[in-house]
Amino acid sequence: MNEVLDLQDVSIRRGTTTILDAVSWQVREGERWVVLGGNGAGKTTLLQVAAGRMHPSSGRAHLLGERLGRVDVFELRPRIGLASAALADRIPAGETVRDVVLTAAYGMTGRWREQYEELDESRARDLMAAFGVAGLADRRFGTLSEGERKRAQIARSLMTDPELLLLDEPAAGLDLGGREELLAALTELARDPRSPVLVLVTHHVEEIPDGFTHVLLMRAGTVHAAGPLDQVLTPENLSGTFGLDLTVEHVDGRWTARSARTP
Ligand SMILES: Nc1ncnc2c1ncn2[C@@H]1O[C@H](COP(=O)(O)OP(=O)(O)OP(=O)(O)O)[C@@H](O)[C@H]1O
Repeated sequence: MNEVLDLQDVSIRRGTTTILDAVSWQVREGERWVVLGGNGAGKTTLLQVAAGRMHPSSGRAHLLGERLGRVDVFELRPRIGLASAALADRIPAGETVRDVVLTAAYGMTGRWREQYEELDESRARDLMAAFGVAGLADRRFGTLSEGERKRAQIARSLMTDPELLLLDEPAAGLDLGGREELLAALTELARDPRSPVLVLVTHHVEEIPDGFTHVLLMRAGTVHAAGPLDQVLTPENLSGTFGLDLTVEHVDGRWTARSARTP
């Protein structure tokens, strides 16, 4: 299977509002995508479709080769990891970090859990180590800092060994140190050929981890531009996306953008 995500003219309407307007987007194996756009551009809604949690009002969506609407989404969802603020809010504050990560496997392993228990625990340990939360395994989720919480949540979303990982604004609310730590972990994930296909939603080009390959620029529910980062993330395209005259720089693997009118 080559196409991991294939959306053709996908629209989402609620009442008289069109939230996504004829979005076409293809994501292939090995790719790492950033979805960029201003507030209300439709990024989270697009991720909900990509996660199999929202069905198009019109158009066609194939996820991992399966047509949304014709596949049992409960079989599809364990194959797609999702980390978002909305999901983090549903994690009980009293749960230990170890259990936050480990319990993600239970949905997948179900009644075979006993058989896989040691395997699950060793995978959870590896993921906690990879995301720098191994030392916090016995801490309650509710006592973690925002950055620690984000990293624990990403470890959890990888627990089912998904083929596609969707990250909705993982760096939102982090301080500079927290953001840099998260970016380092995501850079490692992006560079590892064993990693799932990655899609990361953000408002800021500064939050694009090195190793990401493609960008989808969204504006007002539509695709403004999409393709390889170095071809598509131009001052012209970014200015059109945000409706603001912007300059863009790419130095030592990091992107920055600022108003072209800054003296
Ligand atoms: N159920 C709904 N009914 C009506 N409008 C909705 C509904 N859900 C979302 N919207 C609107 O659709 C637009 C896109 O929302 P979405 O959350 O996808 O945007 P976003 O790009 O993720 O925004 P942000 O960056 O601010 O998080 C917003 O204007 C939002 O108010």
